[in-house]
Amino acid sequence: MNIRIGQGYDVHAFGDGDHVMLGGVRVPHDRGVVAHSDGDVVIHALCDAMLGALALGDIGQHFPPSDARWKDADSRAFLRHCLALANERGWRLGNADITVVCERPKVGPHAQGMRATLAQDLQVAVDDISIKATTSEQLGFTGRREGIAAMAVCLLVRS
Ligand SMILES: Nc1ccn([C@@H]2O[C@H](COP(=O)(O)O)[C@@H](O)[C@H]2O)c(=O)n1
Ligand SMILES: C[C@@]1(CO)OP(=O)(O)OP(=O)(O)OC[C@H]1O
Repeated sequence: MNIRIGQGYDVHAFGDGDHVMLGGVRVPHDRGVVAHSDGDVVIHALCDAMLGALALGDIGQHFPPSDARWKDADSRAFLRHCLALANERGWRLGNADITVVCERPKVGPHAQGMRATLAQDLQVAVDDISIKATTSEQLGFTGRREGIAAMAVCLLVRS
């Protein structure tokens, strides 16, 4: 097989703070997120998608929340590590498609910055990275603004 598909999902609760990290971009918000690392749900979902495509477990197995090294870590390092794992095995990213679920912050104004940042870390063109967003129409934990979720799908192709 010359392609492998993977999917990932992540959630973080909102907590004290004045911004959220999304796709490596600092997005101003009236809340932060509760997390061991910088709590970037976009990158965490994308890491899990890539690890899933490689059948290499999940992000918590590679970067345990019990490990002080990952306290407040920049999640972009996790993403670059996942790419290295793929490259070592003869794979590169084909494309990735991500959906962020929250009422606020508005993701749209930051989507281009997120695409550029992720494309740089994953060594692909900006057109290979898609960022979408939706509210959940005020339903559920995202609808009550208790937290933020992201889903990611990626395709790996033979280098
Ligand atoms: N956090 C969000 C949520 C949504 N958007 C954009 O608004 C559009 C409408 O959202 P609905 O949930 O009402 O369908 C959506 O398609 C996104 O373009 C956003 O930027 N940030
Ligand atoms: C990223 C890690 C790093 O310790 O911790 P969190 O920032 O809490 O994020 P989560 O999405 O729960 O993934 C688990 C961990 O790998």
